[in-house]
Amino acid sequence: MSLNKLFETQAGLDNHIVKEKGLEGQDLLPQKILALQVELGECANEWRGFKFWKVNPEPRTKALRFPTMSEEDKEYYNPLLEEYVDCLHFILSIGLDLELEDRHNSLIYEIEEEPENLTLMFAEVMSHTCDLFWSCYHDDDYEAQEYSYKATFSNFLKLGELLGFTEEQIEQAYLDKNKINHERQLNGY
Ligand SMILES: O=c1ccn([C@H]2C[C@H](O)[C@@H](COP(=O)(O)O)O2)c(=O)[nH]1
Repeated sequence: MSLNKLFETQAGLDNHIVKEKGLEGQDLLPQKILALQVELGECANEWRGFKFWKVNPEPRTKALRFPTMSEEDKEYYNPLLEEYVDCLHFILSIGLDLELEDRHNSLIYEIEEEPENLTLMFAEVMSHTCDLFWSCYHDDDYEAQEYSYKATFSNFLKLGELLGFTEEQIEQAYLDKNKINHERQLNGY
């Protein structure tokens, strides 16, 4: 996965959004960290595996993009993968705001001890996003911010692997959703 290319693509979208919404010069980091936590929740909700109260909580990996009457107009997408790449958008966007994009060669580390199951993996990523928020808004500690960011990103990529996604699938789904996000801005989203 080329992080360099992903950061560049993300910067294009972020700049588009800031310009379109007139947000130049504003600190959007707290909104982006909260947005990442919300998207992680949405991703877990599509995975469904933590829903022990249901009979068969299978991941939602195929759904219709738009309601349509005719068979040939039907467009399917993978809701789990789409929520996963929504998270990736915000992770990249946060990295740009923290000016960590130039360190793309050292941002990701190998997760040696992987959690026992996907519930713990989701919780692990979520917990690093809480540390990230804390280091940005309470400690104001740049080293801790960088550490929490790397931990969030590295564990998030491990989560993608455990969900069964290949790097190619993730990159392609990211680029597809990025394009949709640009179109949404042009169409007054
Ligand atoms: O500064 C921003 C704000 C939003 N998004 C993207 C991330 C998600 O893919 C999408 C938000 O999706 P909704 O929650 O609106 O569906 O917008 C960015 O990339 N950068």
